[in-house]
Amino acid sequence: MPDSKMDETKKKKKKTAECCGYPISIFFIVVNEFCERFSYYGMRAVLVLYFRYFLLWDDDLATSIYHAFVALCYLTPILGAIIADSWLGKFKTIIYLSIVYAVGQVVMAVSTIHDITDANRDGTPDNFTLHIALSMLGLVLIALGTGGIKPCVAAFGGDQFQEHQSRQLNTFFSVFYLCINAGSLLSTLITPVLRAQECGIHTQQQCYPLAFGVPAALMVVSLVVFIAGSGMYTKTAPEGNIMGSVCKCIWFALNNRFRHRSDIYPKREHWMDWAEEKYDKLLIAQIKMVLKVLFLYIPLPMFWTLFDQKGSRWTLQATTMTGDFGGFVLQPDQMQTVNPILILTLVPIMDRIIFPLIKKCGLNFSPLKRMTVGMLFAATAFIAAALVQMEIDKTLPNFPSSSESQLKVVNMHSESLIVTVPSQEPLLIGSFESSPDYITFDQQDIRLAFNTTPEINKDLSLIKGSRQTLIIPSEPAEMYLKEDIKSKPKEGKNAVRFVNGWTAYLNITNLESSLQPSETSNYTLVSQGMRKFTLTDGIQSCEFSRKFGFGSSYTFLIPSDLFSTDCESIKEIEDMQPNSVHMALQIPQYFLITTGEVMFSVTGLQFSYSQAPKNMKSVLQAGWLCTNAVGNIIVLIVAELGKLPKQWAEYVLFASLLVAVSIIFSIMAYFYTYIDPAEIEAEILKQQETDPDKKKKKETLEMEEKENEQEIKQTKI
Ligand SMILES: CC(C)C[C@H](NC(=O)[C@@H](N)Cc1ccccc1)C(=O)O
Repeated sequence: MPDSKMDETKKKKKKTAECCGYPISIFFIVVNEFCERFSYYGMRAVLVLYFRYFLLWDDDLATSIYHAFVALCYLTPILGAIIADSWLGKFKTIIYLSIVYAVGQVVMAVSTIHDITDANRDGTPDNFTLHIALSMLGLVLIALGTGGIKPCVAAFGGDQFQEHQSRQLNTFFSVFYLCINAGSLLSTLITPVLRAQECGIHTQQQCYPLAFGVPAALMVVSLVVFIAGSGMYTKTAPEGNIMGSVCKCIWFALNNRFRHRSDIYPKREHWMDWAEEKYDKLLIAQIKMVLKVLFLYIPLPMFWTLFDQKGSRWTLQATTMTGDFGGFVLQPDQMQTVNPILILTLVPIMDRIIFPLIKKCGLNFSPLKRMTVGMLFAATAFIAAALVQMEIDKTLPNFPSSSESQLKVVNMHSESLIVTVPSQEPLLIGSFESSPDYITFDQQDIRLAFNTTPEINKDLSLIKGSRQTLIIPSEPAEMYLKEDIKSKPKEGKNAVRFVNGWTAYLNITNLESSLQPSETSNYTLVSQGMRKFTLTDGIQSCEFSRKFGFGSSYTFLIPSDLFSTDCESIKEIEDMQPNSVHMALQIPQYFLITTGEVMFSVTGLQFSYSQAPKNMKSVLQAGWLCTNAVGNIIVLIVAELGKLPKQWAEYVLFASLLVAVSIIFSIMAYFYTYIDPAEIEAEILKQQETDPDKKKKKETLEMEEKENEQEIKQTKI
């Protein structure tokens, strides 16, 4: 940095106003971060539902696009960092990319207004292509904005502190993390409620425009707050294309090392020292600092691989558990809010009690040690998850393997039946009853015999890996097979279906179509709690209510005396018992992973800032965020490839991998020496001032290069 520029920065630093030892400007930065994270997590909370129920995409497409979006959000930080450090500076980069971000959020909110294409006013959009195009454009802008500003905001916050404020600087990163989690917690609670409202001009629909509109508004507020602090910030100027210089310098050092590979040349301390002939000592020293930290980052994605499974595997685990807490009922996906809640309590506890206590005990709990311990906490969290999974497995139905098939028999006939099943004792099935449980067969083709007059023999071809029910209607000869669900219903819901034993067609609330006599409906999913079904044949009707738990499946048998008993004679067959392991059992694993997050993530944020040279702070923040992107990509790959037969075994495998990685990391950390980049930079600048030869050497080399180039040109002519 030219001296005049450095003086300018120093002068500006002196002027910063303080409150309780902190620069006042950071108030604007933390409020900005709170609003931005509210905007990001709020939008993310309803995104999959928007894909699924507004754009009507299937589950697979909706989740793939969602994950691709999240991965993009953690890849774009590198772009933002390059723009900030090489071209616009952090302040302008944050402003410009926040505008892109806010526009993206507005476009996204507009794409959810069904009225814009609902010409026939039937409540569904007429032109899905327009809605898809708008939402994809919105998401790309959001990813560019949120990812682009992410490394700049943290580093810009750090820039506000002066040398004597190093204690406050560490507290700043903790407060910054608290704001992230306060914003995300509030928005993940609020936006789903907004979505559940009904709104619209012509027809009332789920209010996605409000659910996306509020995050858009918060992003605008975030930008306004950031601009409001404009006069108070310490703004470090960018120093030209620093990334270009870094790449050229590394390339030159590698080439030069290769050209001088013979033993006759004296060895140099570091391979980057081979760039000394052409590049400034300061730049070489800065690159060494960055490379040292980036090398240390190599094992880190494994932490995020485990951490990010909170949102996928752990939420799926919660769908096989019960969330009835007496006074309130927690849905499986709401369990994730435990993470930000714990962050809000654990960060102050760690900062105020645990870390000072460790220091008082005379232990040196250095940042890299904290990060290693953080990793071990995350590994223990997965062991806890495996133990919970084992408990759940004990309560799960015995689903068929891919080579087995399962069968249940439901008797809607007016008399009991004796069914002879291959390699089983004959089954006695009462009228309006079913066989006690599913019978498992290794073979696909089976023959059943029924004691009716005349006796019926039925050949069945079962589906491998499936569960089926054989429905014997009032006229047994017309028996038929119906396929059953073979896994727990999604999102902790309950799967219900009806077999119509009434003599006429029936309309039942929640079912897609009316049910013919003897017909069995498809499954319909109902949420936990009291659910009411109205049954009508067009003339008579009755109501049937039942309280549901989580993750059960029932077949309801409708008898011929339905209306005379006012629906009370409806019989239920439990195909899958409700979940019995309580979601509270997940709290220990959330506690462990969040403790790990506080030690690993908050410390990593501070470490990335403190070990970066002044002109590469955003680049190192981006490198730090990239470890998260790589971790997410590993989750996607492992989810596709490594399907272990038992979920608990997969959790143990991940925990073991992270323990192995943390051992490697601790060895790497042992050899890492903490530096004060500002001190090193100042020392080199001082040395350069007292080394008049250096400038001359560089000029000679440049002239030699120019001459060489001219020679080459002339020989070409
Ligand atoms: C982990 C990210 C790289 C950093 C940070 N995230 C968090 O702090 C999470 N604890 C937030 C969260 C909120 C709701 C549900 C799960 C996680 C960030 O977003 O910057």
